[in-house]
Amino acid sequence: MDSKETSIIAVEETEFNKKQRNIGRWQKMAKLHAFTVHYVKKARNHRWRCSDATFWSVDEHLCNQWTQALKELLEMQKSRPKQLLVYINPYGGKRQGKRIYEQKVAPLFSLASISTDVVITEHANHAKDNLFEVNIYKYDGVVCVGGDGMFSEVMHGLIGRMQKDSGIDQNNPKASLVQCNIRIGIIPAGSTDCICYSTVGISDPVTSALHIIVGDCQPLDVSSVHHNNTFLKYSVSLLGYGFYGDILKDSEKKRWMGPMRYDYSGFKTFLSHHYYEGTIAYQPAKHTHGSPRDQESCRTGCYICKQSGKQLAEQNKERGLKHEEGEEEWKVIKGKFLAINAVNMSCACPRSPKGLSPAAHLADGSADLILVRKCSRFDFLRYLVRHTNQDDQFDFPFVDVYRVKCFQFTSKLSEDNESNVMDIGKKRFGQFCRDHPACCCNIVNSTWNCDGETLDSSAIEVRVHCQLIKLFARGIEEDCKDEAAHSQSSIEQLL
Ligand SMILES: CCCCCCCCCCCCC/C=C/[C@@H](O)[C@H](CO)NC(=O)CCCCCCCCCCCCCCC
Ligand SMILES: Nc1ncnc2c1ncn2[C@@H]1O[C@H](COP(=O)(O)OP(=O)(O)OP(=O)(O)O)[C@@H](O)[C@H]1O
Ligand SMILES: [Ca+2]
Repeated sequence: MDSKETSIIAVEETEFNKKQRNIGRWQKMAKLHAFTVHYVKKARNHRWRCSDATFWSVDEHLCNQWTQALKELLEMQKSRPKQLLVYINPYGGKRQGKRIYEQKVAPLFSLASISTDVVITEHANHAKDNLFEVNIYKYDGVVCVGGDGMFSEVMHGLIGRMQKDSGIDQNNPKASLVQCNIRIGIIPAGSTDCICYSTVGISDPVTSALHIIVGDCQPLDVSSVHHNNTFLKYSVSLLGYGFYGDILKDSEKKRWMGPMRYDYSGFKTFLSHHYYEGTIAYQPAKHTHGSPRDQESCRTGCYICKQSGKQLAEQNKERGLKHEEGEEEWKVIKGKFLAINAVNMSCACPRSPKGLSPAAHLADGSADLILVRKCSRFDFLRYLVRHTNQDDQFDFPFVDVYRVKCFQFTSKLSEDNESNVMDIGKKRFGQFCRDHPACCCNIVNSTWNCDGETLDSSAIEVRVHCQLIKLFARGIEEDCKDEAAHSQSSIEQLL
């Protein structure tokens, strides 16, 4: 933790209860005065808990001085939020969002004197639309209680609102988007909670609430997705075509199954073993020093992300003077793919603790483009198993990975249509295959899975916007060997 930072959550004057402590002789001598310090206690696996310590003294003045000094110290923490706008999806994940917020999060916010305006969503897009109407500038942050879909709504609302207020046209794929400085907090209550897990290291509502309270700030890259100069969506985690797109499309019909729907549809999609033909063109991310095959992962205070942040600040200063993007070379790859995955972050989640690209960075201005070519079911299973263990998932002859700043994809089907090869027979065959999903032919298009939502177009243009948004998080902290000792920390270590 930064030396200037304190992990105190709140300080309260306490009614000293003699029965609470064995204070021996003291109780006979004088009336006791006390105050309680509530603080963050770090536990195993990146979990944070709220703990407290009560201090007492016979000297009332000394006691007041301490309370006052600690309160002043807290007031000085300018990065801490005072007013939050909270959106709760009551139907996300296991439908526990409202209960989780009321029982685990609201009491902590109130202890930390954070005032909140809470909206319980009534329909999809409620949060997103609402963010275009409310005075967002009076809040220090927006909190979403739900899963990745709910986060996506809040992100679209905030980014969209910022562009609208600044007169930026989101339909222009080349537009320099305006950064959003209102931080987003995620209280995980969804099915995958990949964004929370990949930025905090655990999917745990109390831990996330404490990161919000201490005012953490983690910038995050966002990819814009366009089709024919029309804005489709933003993505921060997985933009997946083929395997993950097909899983999502099938799982949408099984929402009633809750988080289990992904395992059911995953198994079904694995058996169907569809591959898709298409062309990918990408521009390598030359500005960043990292590589997707690095052994080191992005962690709190990441040097590579900091460097990208500095470059971005420089670019913003020189904005309008030059536009280098068009000058750089494009690489083109044609092929038959079981999966095309573009990830802006590792995509670690409880199902895949290292994620789809373990060395991807949260804020380096690049995405990792993973191409899984047509291979046998057995080989694809070996690849999937490596999502879940320590082995290198890119060490297969049928898997390629590139660090990119933008890419385009066109499916064979749309290429053929665009080049006016209007083979009616092929199109009919395509329809036939849609009706018979067990068929393995390569003529049907897949669907893009954009952070858990389907896109309508298969031909897309994607561009990474470095550090476009900020989260109440600090990235995953390095494993600390003496975490147990750390959690026993005394009050001196807190200050
Ligand atoms: C043999 C075991 C293989 C296990 C492989 C587990 C891979 C899990 C990888 C998860 C990656 C998540 C990326 C994040 C995506 C989110 O933006 C998005 C919105 O929440 N979630 C999904 O699209 C939801 C995606 C959910 C994907 C679940 C995939 C389950 C695959 C099961 C395959 C079974 C094969 C068994 C053969 C015997
Ligand atoms: N009141 C509501 N009724 C119906 N749908 C809603 C409501 N509020 C939000 N939604 C939508 O529900 C979708 C899914 O929500 P959420 O992400 O919270 O849960 P999930 O899908 O179970 O989790 P994950 O996205 O992690 O897989 C979101 O895309 C959001 O637009
Ligand atoms: Ca990135």
